[in-house]
Amino acid sequence: MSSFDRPLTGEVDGDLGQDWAVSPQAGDEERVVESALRPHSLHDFIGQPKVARQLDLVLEGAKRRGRPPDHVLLSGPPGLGKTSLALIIGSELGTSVKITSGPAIERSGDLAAMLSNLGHGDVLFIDEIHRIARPAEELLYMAMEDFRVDVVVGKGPGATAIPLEINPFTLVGATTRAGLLTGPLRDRFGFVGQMEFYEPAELQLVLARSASLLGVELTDDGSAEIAGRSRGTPRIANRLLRRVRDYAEVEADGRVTRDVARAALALYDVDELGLDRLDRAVLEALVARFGGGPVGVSTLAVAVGEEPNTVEEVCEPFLVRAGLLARTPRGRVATEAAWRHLGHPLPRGGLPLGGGSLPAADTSPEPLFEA
Ligand SMILES: Nc1ncnc2c1ncn2[C@@H]1O[C@H](COP(=O)(O)OP(=O)(O)OP(=O)(O)O)[C@@H](O)[C@H]1O
Ligand SMILES: [Mg+2]
Repeated sequence: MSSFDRPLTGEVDGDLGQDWAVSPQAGDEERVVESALRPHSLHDFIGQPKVARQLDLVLEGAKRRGRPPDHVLLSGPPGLGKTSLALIIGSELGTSVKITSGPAIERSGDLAAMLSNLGHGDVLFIDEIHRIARPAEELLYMAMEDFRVDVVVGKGPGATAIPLEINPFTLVGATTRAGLLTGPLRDRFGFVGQMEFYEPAELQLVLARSASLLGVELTDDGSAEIAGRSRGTPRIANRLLRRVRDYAEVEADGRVTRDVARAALALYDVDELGLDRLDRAVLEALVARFGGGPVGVSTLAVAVGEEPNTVEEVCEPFLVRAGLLARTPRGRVATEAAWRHLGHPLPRGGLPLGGGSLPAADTSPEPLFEA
């Protein structure tokens, strides 16, 4: 499998599609590169004006009172800056950040140990907090509310719970699936920041900053070209920048101009809207083979030689968000924008039902974050 192919399996949880150019998830190597590009202060953090402003107030207020701020939940799709913001919270407060993740906390004892090791005012960052095991979650309730944990000593009927005081701390939770959090957990966060997709102009600022950190010469039209194809996601923008830089160094004079970006992204199969080969194959099948739909997702998946859940979870969220595809009760339907984007003349009898109206027809189970 070439490094730009998508995974061929139906396994779409966890390390999903991290090799593919427009995947919102990061691969292992990419995490290392990313840490070099992370903003370190709220001032450096681009976009998300609402969340950033609110968070600034929360942190400033806490600093003035000399107390740790409320617990913070950051929610939103992958690659929008949740981890970056969590680390920024620590650096703005001048405290240390202990990092873990929901799936890494296997036993509640592990979490109890971690909590009792926190220093006064430390930040505990739990990534993917929706995946935390139930017993650990229950332990967290008391820790968040009363800065206490119950340590169970002994086993069976003779076991006793000894309450242990812990230092006041701030929990920062990040989740891509806020809908999966239980009510009691969500309620214990004093501040919830909902991350939104970025505007192209904001992505251009992200790109300019990354280019200067990487020592890449990037022109305005070059960054506009990359920003427009980055699906509103800084992680994708940074990744495309790195790929275009390689191309610029090998095939041109190293400068990332509009023409260089266009040629490079054509080579990597990322089109003007940020669709890749599979996204386009899905739309093309829908339009050319099924007359624009409605067609069931499994039929569509067979037509492009993919697993239904890859089509459903990898391609569709962005196609829906980009207004190219609608999920209707009768099946998937291509919108007018999809016909136009693929360069197909619109069908004479008009579009199938659902092709013109978007959000109302969407039946996806997860909340879709609008661009
Ligand atoms: N507002 C921003 N300004 C500058 N760079 C950003 C911003 N947001 C994200 N980035 C860049 O995008 C990359 C991904 O961000 P980050 O890891 O914080 O996303 P995330 O929301 O935690 O993703 P995931 O859900 O996969 O954990 C980082 O390397 C960072 O450099
Ligand atoms: Mg993260």
